Amino acid sequence: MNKKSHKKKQKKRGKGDGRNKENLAEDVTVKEQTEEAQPLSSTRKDKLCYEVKRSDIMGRYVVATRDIRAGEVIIEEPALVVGPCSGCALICLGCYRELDEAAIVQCKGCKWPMCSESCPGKGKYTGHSSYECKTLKSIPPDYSNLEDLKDSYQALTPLRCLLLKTEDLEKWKAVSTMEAHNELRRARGDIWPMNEKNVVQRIKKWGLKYEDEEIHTVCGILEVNAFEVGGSGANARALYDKAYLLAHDCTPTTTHTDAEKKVGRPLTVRASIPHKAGDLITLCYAYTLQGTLKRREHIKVSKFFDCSCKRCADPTELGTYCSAFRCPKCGARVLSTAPLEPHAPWRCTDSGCSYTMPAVAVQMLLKRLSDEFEQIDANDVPGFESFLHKYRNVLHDAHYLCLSALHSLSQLYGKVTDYMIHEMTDQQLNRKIEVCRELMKVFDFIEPGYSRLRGITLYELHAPLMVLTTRDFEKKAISKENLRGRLKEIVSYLTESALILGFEPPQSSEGLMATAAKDALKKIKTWEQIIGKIS
Ligand SMILES: C[S@@+](CC[C@H](N)C(=O)[O-])C[C@H]1O[C@@H](n2cnc3c(N)ncnc32)[C@H](O)[C@@H]1O
Repeated sequence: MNKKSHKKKQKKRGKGDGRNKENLAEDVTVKEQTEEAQPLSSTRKDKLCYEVKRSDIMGRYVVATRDIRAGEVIIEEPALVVGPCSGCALICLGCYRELDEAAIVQCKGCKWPMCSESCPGKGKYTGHSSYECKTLKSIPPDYSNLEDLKDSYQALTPLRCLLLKTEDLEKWKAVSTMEAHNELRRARGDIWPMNEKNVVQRIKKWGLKYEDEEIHTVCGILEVNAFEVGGSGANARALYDKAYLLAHDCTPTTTHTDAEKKVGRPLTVRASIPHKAGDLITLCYAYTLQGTLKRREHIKVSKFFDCSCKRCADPTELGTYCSAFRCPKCGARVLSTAPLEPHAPWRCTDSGCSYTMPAVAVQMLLKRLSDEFEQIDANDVPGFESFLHKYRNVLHDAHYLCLSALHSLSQLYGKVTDYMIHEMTDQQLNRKIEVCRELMKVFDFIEPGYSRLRGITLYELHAPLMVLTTRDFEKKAISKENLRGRLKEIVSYLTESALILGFEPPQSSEGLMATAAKDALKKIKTWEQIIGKIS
């Protein structure tokens, strides 16, 4: 599943990007992985807090069997299979890091590309297993045609699934019970022929004895059920035995994280909000920071169903107005008249205004503005600000394109050249505060509770508040009472941020942010010597 889409759709950026996961360091608490095969779910023997149900519309889905606290682990399980994403760059078959085409190391066994002979993914089922190596030995890659070699990666993850048939029957059984939507995919006319060319024919050309239909089926299983895992520079896709059963909702009730460095590359699904017994447990297959039209289009194209969740069905998107335009006649909001019907017209919400927009005009406008937005360099602070200014009379303040600009700004202010936090003017610091607050207002509805987006934005919000407070204190421009009040507010943001981001792998960028938040909290404690107890 593109369940990581809330991380995926972000613009590529180097320094200071708090959003991409980088599980770079070894988790020392984990034993060295020696065996290739790992047992399925370690939580199987534990009493589960969920059960699997079935409906005609959603197929299997998961509900809580008891009350679940926010932050509680619902599922924790190792991967069944991990492999390259389709359309990836030339990457190491063991650890999924991008390779320098001029310095590829060849696996000693099969000659396929690796980062080094000592790649941590070598000999592991979550990387380049010995059975994959044995299979690929008779299919040496053609290094004189790197484009074709890259294309051949599309067949590798399906092949890893198929190899389970002979190498790990238990995992194969778990994979083969997943939904592939073959009929829907076959009828679509785009995906099927693409898989036929890039996967089925390639696996056949390699002389591997699998049926066409079963190869198509594993392609479908991966498209419908795989999670994007890993972080910047090491993205992969993976199937999990239980987590795939979670139904989609555009305001998810869980978050998940994968631990690249742990044995079996486990996925942890946590409740982001409290659940009552019987509540649906959901995750979002789309990018939450998109408007309804885009989310539904993505879900239809990649997951083969029409989302009709509460957020999608509500023209206001739960009061966030994430898709709203500004009326050119009166300045009020323009919303879809029927958001579950993509061809429905859009209309001004002011009862005295007759302005309407046909759906096709909305699509064209969105396309034009999205294209313009995509042209902005990922580190370009003035670029995002001027986009917001230019379209202030066209897009509602909380339109998803504005939110995307604000999201970038929330992370750029304080971290990039010309905007380093201690060099920022008071006005710029106040702008960062305003940006974070605008975002939080929306995140509280679309990703409520212990969500990564909220955790990161709370951390970003504390920084300018702290710098301004320190400046005011040094200028003696703040009373003790006021100082205590401001520090209390900062402590509350840091505490929540540390709690949320503390669920992430410690060496990921979010995990490091959690540590920084805890350190900042300790520092604030020292202010108590001056002003007495803060909270
Ligand atoms: C990853 S699978 C989830 C498990 C699946 N229900 C099953 O029985 O195998 C994703 C598929 O579940 C169904 N699904 C998930 N969430 C849904 C929702 N909110 N509305 C309708 N169908 C949904 C769709 O068929 C989708 O392609």
